[in-house]
Amino acid sequence: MPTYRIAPSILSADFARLGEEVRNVVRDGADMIHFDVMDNHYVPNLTIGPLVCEAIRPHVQVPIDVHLMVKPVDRIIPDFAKAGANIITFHPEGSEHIDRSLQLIRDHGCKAGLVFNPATSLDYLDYVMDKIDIILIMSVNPGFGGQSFIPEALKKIAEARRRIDESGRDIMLEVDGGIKIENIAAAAKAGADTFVAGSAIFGKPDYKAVIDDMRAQLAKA
Ligand SMILES: O=C(CO)[C@@H](O)[C@H](O)COP(=O)(O)O
Ligand SMILES: [Fe+2]
Repeated sequence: MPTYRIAPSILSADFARLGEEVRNVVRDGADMIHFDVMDNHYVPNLTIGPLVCEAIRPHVQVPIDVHLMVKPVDRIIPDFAKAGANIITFHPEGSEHIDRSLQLIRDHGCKAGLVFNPATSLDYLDYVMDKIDIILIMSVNPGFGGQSFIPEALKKIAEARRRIDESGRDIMLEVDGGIKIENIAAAAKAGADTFVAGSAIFGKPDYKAVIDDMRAQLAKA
């Protein structure tokens, strides 16, 4: 069985109690914290920045996975690295120079990755596979938590898995958007190994029960 990781998106957490929320979800089995950054420009919503990343950093030992939905991306990358991010991903549409942005993330000591919207081609990977540590496939259009999983994402996950296998490199394959207990196994079968889930986890009172059920589904996938 591959190493599967569950990455709760704090977008659906109670922001008034964020420290407690991240501590609780890690205690209840989260492998990473997924941190959604939206700028009301690249996406029509506005969320959290480096200050909040820095504030939660001392509360958890697991990696903080920063998903940048901002344009342009380069200015803010060093700030997130200094704030304690471990992984930084961005959308190719948010950078004028994708190769440079990936290198900038790595130069700041973080793992780097590209994020693909439902209608964005994986061809952006063609000449940068050696600079990629993680590929994130969006299974919703970015901007909001609580949307429904777009089934066509499964084909794209499978195509990303094929590219990763062909590269021979150890690259994480993450899926983000509408992941629930009911569809996590399908995403794993398609080739994903890292699963973002916001509303499915933070929308229920018992985080451990949801994460345990997700792991049980993954064990059967
Ligand atoms: O990046 C995004 C949305 O743009 C996600 O990380 C969502 O926040 C995931 O939330 P759910 O779909 O799991 O509720
Ligand atoms: Fe996200």
